[in-house]
Amino acid sequence: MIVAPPESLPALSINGLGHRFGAREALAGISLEVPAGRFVALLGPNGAGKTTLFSVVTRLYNNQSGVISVFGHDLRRAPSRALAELGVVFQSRTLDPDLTVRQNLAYHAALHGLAGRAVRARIEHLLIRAGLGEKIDDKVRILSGGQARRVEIARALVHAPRLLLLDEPTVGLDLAARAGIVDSVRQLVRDDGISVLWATHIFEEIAPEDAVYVLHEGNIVAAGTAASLAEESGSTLATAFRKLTEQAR
Ligand SMILES: Nc1ncnc2c1ncn2[C@@H]1O[C@H](COP(=O)(O)OP(=O)(O)OP(=O)(O)O)[C@@H](O)[C@H]1O
Repeated sequence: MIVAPPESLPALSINGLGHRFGAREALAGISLEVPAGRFVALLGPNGAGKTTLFSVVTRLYNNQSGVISVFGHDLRRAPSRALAELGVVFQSRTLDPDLTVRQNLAYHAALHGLAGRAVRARIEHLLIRAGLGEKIDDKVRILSGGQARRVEIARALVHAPRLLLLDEPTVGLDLAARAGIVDSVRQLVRDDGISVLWATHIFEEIAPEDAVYVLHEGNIVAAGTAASLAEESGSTLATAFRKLTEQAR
């Protein structure tokens, strides 16, 4: 058997993933891939199935059909290894507002079985890098929405995952905070080689060279770079998206 070297394995590979809520088919056997070290956008309107996909990949729900692997670790057969490679920022806020920023990250580290001086230093490093050096011992309750999001991204990186999933991370933020979050995640891809799956319905967050999967009503209705999808439609990504989702109705 030929074993692929780890760096050539995709960060995330999803094949034929289906999920139903009773009669409602939220994911209809979708396949997608996040290559290692790339920023990949999952573009879909409300109700497309983005959050369901994230819930399955993080094992909040078991996958009902299909195969998911994270850097070659099958999520069903080797869940601990797969999840150790995975950092997640959920759409809804999940920080404890009455703990400090540092305590929130230390709590997350403890859940991963991490404690001690090296982890404490990593937590400080991540927070300083996120521009939150002054806020480390503030309670989360007093942070702005943008700052809280940055804390959540730093927290998702505490256990040093190589794949980051973000579910509409800029929802509810103003333009400047939104741009700051997008830039900081792109910097993680560029400087640290982190692989990212970024779910959104905001076209401005997607760069022409990004790989994009368009999710609509539980199906991937198009895939390609943002530039190629725009070119095929003869216009912008927004127009391409409108055409694709109208066709699929
Ligand atoms: N727990 C649930 N029970 C029943 N149906 C659900 C449940 N969660 C999601 N759905 C349905 O599954 C479909 C996909 O929902 P999902 O939340 O994954 O979409 P989304 O793309 O994340 O949308 P949004 O941007 O609004 O969060 C929708 O039709 C939704 O109503």
